Amino acid sequence: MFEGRQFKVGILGATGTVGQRFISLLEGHPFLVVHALGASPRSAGKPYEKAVNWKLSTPIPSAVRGSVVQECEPQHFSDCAIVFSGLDADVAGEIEMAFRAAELAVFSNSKNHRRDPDVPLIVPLVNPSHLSVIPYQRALHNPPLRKGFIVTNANCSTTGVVVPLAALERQFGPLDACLITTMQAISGGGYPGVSSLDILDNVILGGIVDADPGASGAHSAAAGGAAGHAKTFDMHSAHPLRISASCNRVPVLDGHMATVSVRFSRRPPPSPQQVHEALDAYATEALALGCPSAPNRTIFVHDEPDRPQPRLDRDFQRGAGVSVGRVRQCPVLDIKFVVLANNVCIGAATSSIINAEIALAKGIIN
Ligand SMILES: NC(=O)C1=CN([C@@H]2O[C@H](COP(=O)(O)OP(=O)(O)OC[C@H]3O[C@@H](n4cnc5c(N)ncnc54)[C@H](OP(=O)(O)O)[C@@H]3O)[C@@H](O)[C@H]2O)C=CC1
Ligand SMILES: N[C@@H](CC(=O)OP(=O)(O)O)C(=O)O
Repeated sequence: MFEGRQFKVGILGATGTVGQRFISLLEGHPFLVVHALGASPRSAGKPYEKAVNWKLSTPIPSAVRGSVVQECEPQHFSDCAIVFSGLDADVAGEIEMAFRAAELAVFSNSKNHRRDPDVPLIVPLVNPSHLSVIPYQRALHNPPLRKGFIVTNANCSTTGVVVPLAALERQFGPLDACLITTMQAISGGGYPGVSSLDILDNVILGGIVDADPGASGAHSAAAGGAAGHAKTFDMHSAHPLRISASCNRVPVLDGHMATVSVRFSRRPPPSPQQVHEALDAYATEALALGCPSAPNRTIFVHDEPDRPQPRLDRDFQRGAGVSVGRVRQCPVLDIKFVVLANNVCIGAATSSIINAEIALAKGIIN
C-alpha cells in the first residue's frame, strides 16, 4: 500500500491519554509520519518531552521528543494530509470545525461531532462504507470544501460491542434487542481520571458514558450504525435495534469489557456454536484493503470459561482486535457473551488510524 509515499500527520491533544497512543502507534508506520503536534496553551511552545506527562511503558519515540508543541490552530498544521484529534471534548468541537474549514482532513475521537448528520461515525472494523458521506459534508459546508472533512470514531465502549454485533448481523440478519453492561477501564476517563480513593477496591456505577446525556445515546447511535444501518441524513433505520446499556468504571488500567445479551429477529435464533463460528470468521474490509493497522484476525473467541481478561487479552492484535468469550444460550434473550476491547487502541487511536488508512486507500484524501 502506497509504496514509497509518505503522508504528514498532525496530532491534536498529543499530550493526552489518546494522544500518547497515537504517537506510540504511529512510530514506524509504513506511510504515516508524525509532523505536527498540538495541545493546550499550557503545553504550546515546549518540546514534546517537556510538555507531556508520558504514561506508556515504551519510551517517547525519538522522532517526536524535541518537536515543539503548537497551539491547536490550523496554520501550524497546513502541511498535514491527516489530522488526528484526541482533544478534550470541552474544546474539540470548535477546534475541529476550524481545522475542517481550513481544508484539513480531521479524524476525531471526541464526542462533539458524532451526532452531526453529515459526519460519518465510523467503527473501522464495521462500517467504513459510511465514508461515502464525506462528499455531502464537503458540499453542505459554507463555503463548500474541496479537501476538508471531519470523521469521528464511536465511543470506546461502544466500539468493542458493535464489532461482534456486526459479525452476528452479517451472518444471521437483523438484531432485535440487546442488553449491555460495561466494565470500563480507568484510562477511559483520560488523565488523571477518577481519584484512586474512589476507584481502588471499588466499582463506580454509571461511568462517564452514561453520566453524560450527550454520550448515553452513543451506544444506540453507533450500534445502530455499526450493525449495518447506515447513519443517513435522516438517521432512519430499516431495522431499529432496541438497546439498553448500563456503564460502570472498574479498577482496570486499560481494556473495556462488557457483557452482552442479544435477541435476533430471525426465529429460531442461531445456536451458540453457530454464533461462535460467525464471530471467528468475521473479516473486515479494512484488512482486505491492506490497511497496515487493521487486525489480521478481527475477533478471537475464547473457549476457556475465564477469558477474556483485560490483563491477558487487551493487547490482542496490538490492541486492534476484539476478544470474545463465554458464548452461551441466554434464557431471556437468545445469546449472551463477554467482549473485551482495548479502549485506548481500537476504542480510540487505532480506530482513527485505520479510518485514515481506509480513506487513503479509497482515494478520499487527496
Ligand atoms: N481515553 C479513552 O479511552 C478515550 C477517549 N476518548 C475521547 O478522546 C478525547 C481525548 O481523551 P483523553 O486523551 O482521554 O483526554 P486527556 O484529558 O488525557 O487529554 C486531553 C488533551 O486535550 C488537550 N487540551 C485540553 N485543553 C485544551 C485546549 N484548551 N486547547 C487545546 N488542547 C487542549 C490536552 O492538552 P494539555 O496536556 O496541554 O492539557 C490533552 O492533550 C476526549 O474527547 C475523550 O472523550 C474517546 C475514546 C476513548
Ligand atoms: N472513554 C470514556 C468515555 C469517553 O471518552 O466517552 P466519549 O468518547 O463518548 O466522550 C470512558 O471510558 O468512560
